[in-house]
Amino acid sequence: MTSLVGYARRCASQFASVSEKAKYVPRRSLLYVPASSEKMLNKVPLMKSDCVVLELEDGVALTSKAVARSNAVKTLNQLQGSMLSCFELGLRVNSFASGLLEDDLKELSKAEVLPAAFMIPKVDTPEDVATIYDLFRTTFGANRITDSPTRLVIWIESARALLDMPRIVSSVINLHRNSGFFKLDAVVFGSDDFCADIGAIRTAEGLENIYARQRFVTVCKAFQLQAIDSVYIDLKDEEGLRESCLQGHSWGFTGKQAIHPSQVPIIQDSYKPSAERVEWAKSLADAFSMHQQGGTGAFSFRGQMIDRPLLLQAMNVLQMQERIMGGGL
Ligand SMILES: CC(C)(COP(=O)(O)OP(=O)(O)OC[C@H]1O[C@@H](n2cnc3c(N)ncnc32)[C@H](O)[C@@H]1OP(=O)(O)O)[C@@H](O)C(=O)NCCC(=O)NCCSC(=O)C[C@H](O)C(=O)O
Ligand SMILES: [Mg+2]
Repeated sequence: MTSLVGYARRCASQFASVSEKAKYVPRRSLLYVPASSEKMLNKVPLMKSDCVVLELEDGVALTSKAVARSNAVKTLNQLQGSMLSCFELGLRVNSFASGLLEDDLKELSKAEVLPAAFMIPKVDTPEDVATIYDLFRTTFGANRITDSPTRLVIWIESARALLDMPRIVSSVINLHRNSGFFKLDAVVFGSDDFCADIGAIRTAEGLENIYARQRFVTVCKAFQLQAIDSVYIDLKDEEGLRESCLQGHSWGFTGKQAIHPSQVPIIQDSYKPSAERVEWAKSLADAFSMHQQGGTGAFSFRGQMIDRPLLLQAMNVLQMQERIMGGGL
């Protein structure tokens, strides 16, 4: 099969930022696996969630943090580099404010390999970002955390963080650019902690979070980051989960958190680009290439004005499609 991304990349080769996206990691669903449960951890190799998260934070009781940390190290040593059914095996540590992060990192530094993504909840201020970086540097040593393929995913979970989100995200991006710290790829909206923080009552319709989710997704997209939507906690309500996914997808979210394996197929299916969307993206990339060769930057395509941002959207679709098809997910 001709590579869709290779094709689109050739069309767009004049843009460095387009080719930088080559290592796109789809994260339609992020499935939490509490690392305190060996039974659940044993299922990780066969899990078909785009991203599987070894969970040390709220999915693990305070009394089980030590066992969860040591299970996580074992799992990383056993599984990283082996054939997994997911695209990414990440690990969510405890927040800086919990006072547990330092112990998490000390234990994790014993692992021979780092997770494919470090995931950091409750990042509330740009100052948190600086402190978290210092903790990583002192615990792992600068060498292990500099210019590493490990990605970073952070959670926004409070009113303060939501309002300060552009500065928080900028701080993380600048740490990557200036110090070579892990590259920020995605941001997750921690809806449950957010509701607790603002005193909202969580409802099935989610009206209480509309403003927050729309601001959240806008900021993610302003920084060209993946935007991961809320958890859907009603495990039995498949229809409600599907509606919530379709709404999130249409608002610009790129994926959703999952707490149970049964949620994964519904989420992944809802966030898969449709055949029409793939056809649109491929044709647009084709037209873009033709117009670039003719010296035109903006042009009209199927009644819409097209310029570089639309090409980037098309690239997202093609990269997602290629990874999903290539990965058999
Ligand atoms: C919610 C659960 C506690 C339910 O678990 P359980 O009662 O065991 O469910 P089932 O009997 O239906 O399970 C069937 C089998 O599937 C396995 N299972 C279930 N969940 C998982 C999982 N997440 N990963 C791997 N395997 C799983 C069971 O072991 C059963 O196996 P078997 O007996 O062999 O058939 C549980 O699903 C769970 O703990 N989920 C994760 C909870 C969690 O991590 N929460 C924190 C993250 S959410 C969050 O923090 C959001 C954000 O930060 C915010 O603020 O909004
Ligand atoms: Mg949370």
